[in-house]
Amino acid sequence: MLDRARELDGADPLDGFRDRFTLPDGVIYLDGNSLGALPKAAVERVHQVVTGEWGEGLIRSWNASDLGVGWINLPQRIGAKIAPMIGARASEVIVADSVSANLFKLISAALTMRPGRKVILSELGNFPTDLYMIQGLQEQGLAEQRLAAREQIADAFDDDVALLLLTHVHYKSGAMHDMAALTNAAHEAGALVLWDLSHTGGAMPVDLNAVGADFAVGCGYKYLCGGPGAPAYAFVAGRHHETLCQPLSGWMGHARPFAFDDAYIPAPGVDRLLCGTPQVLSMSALEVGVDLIAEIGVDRLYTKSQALSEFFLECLSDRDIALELVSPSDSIRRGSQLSFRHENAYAICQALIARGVIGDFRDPDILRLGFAPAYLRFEDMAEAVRHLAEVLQTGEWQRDEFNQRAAVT
Ligand SMILES: Cc1ncc(COP(=O)(O)O)c(C=O)c1O
Ligand SMILES: Nc1c(O)cccc1C(=O)C[C@H](N)C(=O)O
Repeated sequence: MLDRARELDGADPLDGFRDRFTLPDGVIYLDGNSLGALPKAAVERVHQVVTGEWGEGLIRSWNASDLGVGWINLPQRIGAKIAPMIGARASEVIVADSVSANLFKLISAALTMRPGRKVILSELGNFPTDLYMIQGLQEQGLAEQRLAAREQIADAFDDDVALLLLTHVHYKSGAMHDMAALTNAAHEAGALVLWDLSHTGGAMPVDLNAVGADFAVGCGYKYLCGGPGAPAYAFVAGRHHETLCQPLSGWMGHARPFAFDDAYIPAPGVDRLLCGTPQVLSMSALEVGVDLIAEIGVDRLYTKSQALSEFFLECLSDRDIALELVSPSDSIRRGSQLSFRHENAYAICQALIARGVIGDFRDPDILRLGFAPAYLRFEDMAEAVRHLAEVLQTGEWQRDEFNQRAAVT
């Protein structure tokens, strides 16, 4: 399979982009769905922002000058670059805060737009923060959580549902929802829809406006390669801009922050999702990742991602490794990852990491391998499967050191 892999890499139009990332020697990185790799240009950019724009420019760097393009518009500028990747207009996307904080703002906004309805419908086993944000609002008496199994979501609507909140690509299984069908089902029931695109944005295209989505949020530090703790993005469909009302009404979301008025007047459109001062250093790194992913193009990335995961499965069957695949076997129904169930998934994952194959473990028994297509090669697939075969066949994973749980998995 290694020869075939090398042939595929030779014919891959995206092969050259791998060099634009820093990847340690001897590492096969299958965790770009948790923390994306470092774009080399981010090192230079962050250095320039720290030493030039901050060190020399000091507070002057908020405005555009000969030192740089100005920090104050980073949230809108990066949002506009993310917009085409998710089928949004530039004016509909803003970069701010974390996914969690943006969920809070948009769930709250949805509740105000559906007076008399309090139910937020979501999926059993959705990413915890999505559920916890609903539960926080429930504790305050503002919302009521309703969870349905994946297959039952479309039947779980009634006149009480204000919002459907789903993660498009499930973080654990990689299963992808039918965004158009579920958006439609929500609208027919008089509810709004909020999509969490954390495992989608930068790996595959979606068309939020074509399906009529109301809101979306997504992660900056996964496939967009924005760096650890990179700010998140939020989308609000243009038709809701006038009525959008969110409770984190900080001064940066004011129509005129530097008028220092006593009264809060929301900024037009998505700008009112801003709360406090933008995280300039993090946003500067994120912009480099977003520029690089935009240059490669999400359509090409998605094509490659499907080819990588299909090839990985072929390599597994070539070595007669029978692992239980929990991701959909049809690549059009999954995101850019493959997840396998094994009762010793934690130890197997640790044994792989010790060999330089970095994937991750998701409680209680999932080995999750992410295929960030911008910097992975077919050769990495063949080699990762070779290591996996050796770990399983030699029983290497049974060593004590691979069975001690770390705090962050
Ligand atoms: C689906 C999903 N939503 C939200 C988050 C968390 O976002 P944040 O840490 O930006 O709040 C993650 C990962 O951390 C995730 O996988
Ligand atoms: N955000 C993370 C972190 O701060 C530490 C470790 C992992 C993460 C993650 O992003 C987890 C990720 N959302 C997941 O899909 O599992």
